[in-house]
Amino acid sequence: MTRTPVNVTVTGAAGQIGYALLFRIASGQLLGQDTPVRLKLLEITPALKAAEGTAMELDDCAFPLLSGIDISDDPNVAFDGASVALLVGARPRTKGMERGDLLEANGGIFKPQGQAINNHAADDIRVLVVGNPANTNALIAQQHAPDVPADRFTAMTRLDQNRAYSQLAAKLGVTVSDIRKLVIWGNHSATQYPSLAHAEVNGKNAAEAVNDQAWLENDFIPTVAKRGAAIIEARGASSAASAANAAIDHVYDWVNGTAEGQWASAGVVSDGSYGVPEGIISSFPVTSTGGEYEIVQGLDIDEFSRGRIDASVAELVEERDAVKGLGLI
Ligand SMILES: NC(=O)c1ccc[n+]([C@@H]2O[C@H](COP(=O)([O-])OP(=O)(O)OC[C@H]3O[C@@H](n4cnc5c(N)ncnc54)[C@H](O)[C@@H]3O)[C@@H](O)[C@H]2O)c1
Ligand SMILES: O=C(O)C[C@H](O)C(=O)O
Repeated sequence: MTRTPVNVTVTGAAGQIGYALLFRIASGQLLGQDTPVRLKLLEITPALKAAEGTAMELDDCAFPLLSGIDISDDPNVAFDGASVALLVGARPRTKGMERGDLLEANGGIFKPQGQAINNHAADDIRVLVVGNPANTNALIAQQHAPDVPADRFTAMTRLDQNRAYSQLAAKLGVTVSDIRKLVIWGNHSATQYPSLAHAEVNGKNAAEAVNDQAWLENDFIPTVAKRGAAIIEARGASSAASAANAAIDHVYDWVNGTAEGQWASAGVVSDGSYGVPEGIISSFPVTSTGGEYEIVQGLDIDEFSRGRIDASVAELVEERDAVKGLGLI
């Protein structure tokens, strides 16, 4: 192994997703078994000590691919030279907080992080935003990084996609590896649209294999879209290991390419495809080759899908207009 280590920045490193994510990155699961990594952890000042504790544990794993760990509370330091940035740290909604308050609080995090990425990251920087509201936080960061190509900013809907795979496999009594092209459209929120329209199960159309519109509308879609809330209800904390796993899947596919015949789901900057307004960060079916996610083109959108996509996109437009109104973009 002779390659120079790749700098990977993780924000919110002392949080629960951070704890589930860092060890997998350091073991080579993010970029591959021939790529050494240097971890750069960003935390708020009061959480630096906890981040140092996690770094001690990372040291104690003696991962051959981990070439070093830096810890900082300054985004300008943490994003310096970063080729991959996982923006996990965010301000959660607390009691009595309005939607506008949440967007404003997160603007205070993602605006300076976007600026720091713009000014300090490596030329090949790729950004995945996990912290909620992920699509709009990604938009805020992207808007403050004018020197970085817009398509390097993405938001995570891969967890929703993985959830959809699992639900469909259970319904049809197949394994997830029998399924392809099952994707998420729109926002990482309860309005998201997990679509069977183009999905295949053992080569056959998934919607036809299910042949149960009532299950699709009343069971499958709400179960996937509200799974995050169900996990919070059951665990008393939001999903962490599954979120970290999805972040690994998202970046691994982005860098190494999606498998032949598979589509991923990712929030990417819209180029106007499928009537999604240009510039907003919406989930689409995507494939990756040569380190670039591209929106799958030329799909027929049936009437049911059109309504669902439009509803979720309308929410994204509302969020964009709200952050614009707050002067965050
Ligand atoms: N997109 C998805 O599918 C998905 C799934 C699960 C969770 N999430 C979101 O991911 C985020 C993190 O979840 P978690 O469970 O790890 O939360 P957590 O509260 O356990 O950890 C968040 C960490 O972020 C840190 N932080 C806050 N502001 C920061 C800043 N400005 N810079 C750096 N670090 C900062 C906090 O100190 C904390 O350690 C939440 O917003 C959650 O809603 C998204
Ligand atoms: O943190 C949340 O609100 C839920 C999270 O986005 C999830 O999908 O698990």
